[in-house]
Amino acid sequence: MQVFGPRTFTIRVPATSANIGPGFDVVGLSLSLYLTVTATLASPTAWHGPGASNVPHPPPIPKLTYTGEGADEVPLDPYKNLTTRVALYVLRCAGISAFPENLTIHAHNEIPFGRGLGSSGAAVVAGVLLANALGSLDLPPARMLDHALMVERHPDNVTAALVGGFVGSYLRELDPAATQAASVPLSEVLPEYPPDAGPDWGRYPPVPPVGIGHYVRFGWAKEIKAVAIIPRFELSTARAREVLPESYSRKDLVFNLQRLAVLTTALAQSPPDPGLIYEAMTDRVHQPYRSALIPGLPEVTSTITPSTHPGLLGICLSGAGPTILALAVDGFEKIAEDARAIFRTRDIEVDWKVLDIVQEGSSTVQS
Ligand SMILES: Nc1ncnc2c1ncn2[C@@H]1O[C@H](COP(=O)(O)OP(=O)(O)O)[C@@H](O)[C@H]1O
Ligand SMILES: N[C@@H](CCOP(=O)(O)O)C(=O)O
Repeated sequence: MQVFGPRTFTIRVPATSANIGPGFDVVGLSLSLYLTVTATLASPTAWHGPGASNVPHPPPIPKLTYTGEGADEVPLDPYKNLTTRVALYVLRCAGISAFPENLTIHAHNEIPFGRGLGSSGAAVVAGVLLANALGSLDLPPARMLDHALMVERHPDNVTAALVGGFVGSYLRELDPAATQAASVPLSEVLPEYPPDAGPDWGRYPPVPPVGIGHYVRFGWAKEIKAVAIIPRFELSTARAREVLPESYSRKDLVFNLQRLAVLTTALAQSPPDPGLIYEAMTDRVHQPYRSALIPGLPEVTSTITPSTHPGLLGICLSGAGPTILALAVDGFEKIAEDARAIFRTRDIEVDWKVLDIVQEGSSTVQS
């Protein structure tokens, strides 16, 4: 057991918009809405680090409070809350069996739940950073990504949330043993530990294989902003993935690949060319299948165009939806209000925000 003085860690993770049209499960963009997690260790705090044999029973339970988006539905039990469950997973991968004593955690969240703005990815990344800070693990970003990918298994949101900016990523083909290790059920990665668990808390969770995810940051023309048009209903990513087919025609795959190849460079060019970008943000892999879950989606993306809305560059579903992402250099209010009018014809109310693309990614500050 080690004993430390009082410390506070402030962790800030941005929202993300994944896919940007054709880049399903590949590209992500980090946006200026944040999940902020403040963890305070009172003095003195006992730390049951690797090899500790004196973890008290029941193990220490942090006090968790939460404000902002999702406050009325998020669990405050640290063994159920996504951020703290992920933190405990990462700590246990490092051989640290329990949270330290005298730990209080407050989360303030600006990212609406289940809207396609990466709230779950942000919660997962916050959990990884929390463990990294609490356990002084000193994990490099690539290893943090490995841990995040054991929980959120598509890399687009978590990579953009972690490193910031406009990012493309892939999951490496792992050898058979590593593939098996990386595909264990989520319930083994994030078991809901009972507070009265026994001395060794059962089996330790599977440690992520090294090098699951790889990424590259693309350029971004800084005059481009994101208009997020956010319907007032939730659509879980899991539900929006269930409606996708298992296989695609060559024609549809080529359609998306052509557009994605152009898009990743076109969004870095200044001034950006709407003639190139609008078409490059169209998709045949996920949006057509999701439109049944998001009434008004095809109408919004096909009637709001650069010629009807000067300043618009392109428009697509944000992540798994239901938020619509419009990339634009001007005319933000007209784009958003016209989308609102279309959604209203379907009895759907929306909120909208003009967001910046943030290049910094996630951060941890100690005080
Ligand atoms: N800050 C958070 N703390 C705890 N759990 C969260 C947080 N943000 C999101 N979640 C969990 O993730 C769920 C939403 O994830 P998901 O369906 O992937 O939608 P999205 O990531 O598009 O917002 C929420 O219902 C909640 O269970
Ligand atoms: N590529 C994923 C992205 C999900 O993003 P989210 O913000 O909706 O969680 C998908 O399209 O399913």
